[in-house]
Amino acid sequence: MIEIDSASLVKNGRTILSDISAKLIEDRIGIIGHNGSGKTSLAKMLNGLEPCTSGHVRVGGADVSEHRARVGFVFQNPENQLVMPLVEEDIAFGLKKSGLSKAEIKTRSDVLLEKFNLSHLQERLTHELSGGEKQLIALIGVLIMQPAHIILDEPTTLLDLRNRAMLLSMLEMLEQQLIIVSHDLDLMAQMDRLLLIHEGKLHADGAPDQIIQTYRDLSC
Ligand SMILES: Nc1ncnc2c1ncn2[C@@H]1O[C@H](COP(=O)(O)OP(=O)(O)OP(=O)(O)O)[C@@H](O)[C@H]1O
Repeated sequence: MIEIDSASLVKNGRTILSDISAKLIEDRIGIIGHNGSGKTSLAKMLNGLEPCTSGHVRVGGADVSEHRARVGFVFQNPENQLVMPLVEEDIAFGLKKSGLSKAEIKTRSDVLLEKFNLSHLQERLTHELSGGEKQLIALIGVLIMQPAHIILDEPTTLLDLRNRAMLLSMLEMLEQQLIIVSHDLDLMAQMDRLLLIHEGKLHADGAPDQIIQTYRDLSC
């Protein structure tokens, strides 16, 4: 479980997030809110990419800084994540220092690519992939690390309808807890629980239909 306990984030003298508390137990949790409300900042706090200024984020009871590898993060812009020239090298990159042999890493990578029907991308140059393909490969690069929780920041923004459907079916197949930041309300409606962030505060928290209605009311 990820637990946020009275967490605040101040950057360059600005309060970005203020006194957020929540126990994230459900398998599928969405984070919604207006542009600039603090969703990405909260998502980054959940895996320690943005250490909170006050309060705590705990993963499995320990401070998130001790468990960063258990919380995978898929960035909004896959360019921030893809670092190696070849797709297969990129997928393997995160495991380089894991102590696993090259053969074991390749097997894990092959299994994942096959499972998600992406084997045709394996030998491609990373920079030549389309935006949507990059997003899918960035997710594979996180999955290969076998995190217990995966945070996805705006995973559907670059995707056409076909790749959106492919990503959603990939997500459905995952056993990990997923925490998804998105403006895609159709996707958010499928979550078990939504957090609505408004002006840096946890404005509402609960069942998707109720929270989406609260969000719509806030937007009028
Ligand atoms: N380094 C920084 N210094 C000061 N303010 C910052 C910094 N980084 C982000 N912010 C501000 O924090 C606020 C929240 O940003 P964040 O990216 O978390 O919002 P968001 O809800 O994810 O927005 P969007 O939906 O547009 O992606 C914004 O007003 C942003 O300008």
